[in-house]
Amino acid sequence: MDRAVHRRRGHARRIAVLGAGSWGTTFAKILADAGNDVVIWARRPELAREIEEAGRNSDYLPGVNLPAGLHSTSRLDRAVEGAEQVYLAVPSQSLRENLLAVQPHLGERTIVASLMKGVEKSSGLRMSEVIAEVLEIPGERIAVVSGPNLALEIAKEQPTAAVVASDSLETAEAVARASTTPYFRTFVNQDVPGTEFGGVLKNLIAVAIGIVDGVGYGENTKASIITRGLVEMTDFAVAFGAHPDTLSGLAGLGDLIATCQSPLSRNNTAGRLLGQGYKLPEVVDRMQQTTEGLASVGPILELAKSRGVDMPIVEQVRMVLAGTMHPSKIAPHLTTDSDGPTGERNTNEPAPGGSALRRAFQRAFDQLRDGGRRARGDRP
Ligand SMILES: NC(=O)C1=CN([C@@H]2O[C@H](COP(=O)(O)OP(=O)(O)OC[C@H]3O[C@@H](n4cnc5c(N)ncnc54)[C@H](O)[C@@H]3O)[C@@H](O)[C@H]2O)C=CC1
Ligand SMILES: O=C(CO)COP(=O)(O)O
Repeated sequence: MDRAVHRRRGHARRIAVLGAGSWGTTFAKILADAGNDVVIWARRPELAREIEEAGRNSDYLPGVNLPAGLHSTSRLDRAVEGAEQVYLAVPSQSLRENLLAVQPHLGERTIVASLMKGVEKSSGLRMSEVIAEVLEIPGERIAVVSGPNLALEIAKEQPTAAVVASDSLETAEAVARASTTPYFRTFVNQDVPGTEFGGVLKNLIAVAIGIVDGVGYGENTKASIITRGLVEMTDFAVAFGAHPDTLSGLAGLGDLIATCQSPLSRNNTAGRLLGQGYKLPEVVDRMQQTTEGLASVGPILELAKSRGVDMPIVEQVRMVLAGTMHPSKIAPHLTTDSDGPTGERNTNEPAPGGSALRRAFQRAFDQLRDGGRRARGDRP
């Protein structure tokens, strides 16, 4: 059963965070504020020095003072060796190369947690799947963290919540205990695909919302895309084994709202530039930070096709990115042609077509009916 996990005092864990961008640094602050002994690895020595000596990361978190218990190094071995838990916050497409460097230094029982919201372009694998494949560790040692977590807001200690998912409830709880502070509350579940895909898919809908904003359409257009986007997200994730509740929780709807509404979101910002008429290479040039949605569109549509899931919004985002559709045409939820999306239906009803999808829904409903220990979204 899902439940909130509260901070355990008195035992300082050695924790490593890899990636000193906006989210890695913010999460390292959460972990240090929760009483852990935290070392953050920065690729650039000058950034490691700034964090270590000035207690700042001025490029990514301007105006934020980092806690005294947070240390930094550009030596990966020093960060990882002896750590009970290792958190990864590098761009998704660089995860594999970073894991190969981490592997020789990892302890035999170390928990590895992903903070990332992307899929690997070359393989279509989720981050937890890449971790399992490269490090050759069981799912019981892997956790994923996701939710409405715009880094800069959290770095300023504005309260929010997140979901920690793992195949092992014990592992999810260990990560949740380590990362709970008065401003960051963590919930646990065992729905790893649902929690990860929620974070990946909301980025794509946020790009669509950015496009709508850039074009100058208003709130009705955005509300209908967000609502239909949640249906797409749920259809897709359930087809890959997720529990539908997860998508209506913090890692789905919660993150969708935060990312679609906030100018802090890089995915939203990239979409807005596309809507204003910038071409993809110009948008990529202008984005100073990781914009996962741009890399996820292709692999997500491939995966959707493999399970017969319709994703009209994501498909139109792909067309805008490719320059084959004018941004002002983005209203996929209104499409009426026979190959396009169908009319309104409840999020929890089976999607049209695709017997695999129908079977996945049936499984989810059976689980709900049968009870027993299972992932049930992120309710306390
Ligand atoms: N920023 C946010 O609000 C949140 C971000 N995330 C996720 O966290 C992950 C990291 O994103 P951010 O920290 O926001 O990105 P960022 O762009 O702020 O930072 C990325 C960091 O990775 C480093 N980096 C770039 N290429 C690298 C490579 N090949 N190897 C190692 N390090 C490399 C950069 O120098 C930078 O320090 C993404 O998957 C993102 O979706 C998740 C929740 C919130
Ligand atoms: O994941 C995030 C908020 O939960 C951050 O979104 P962006 O990557 O679009 O900035």
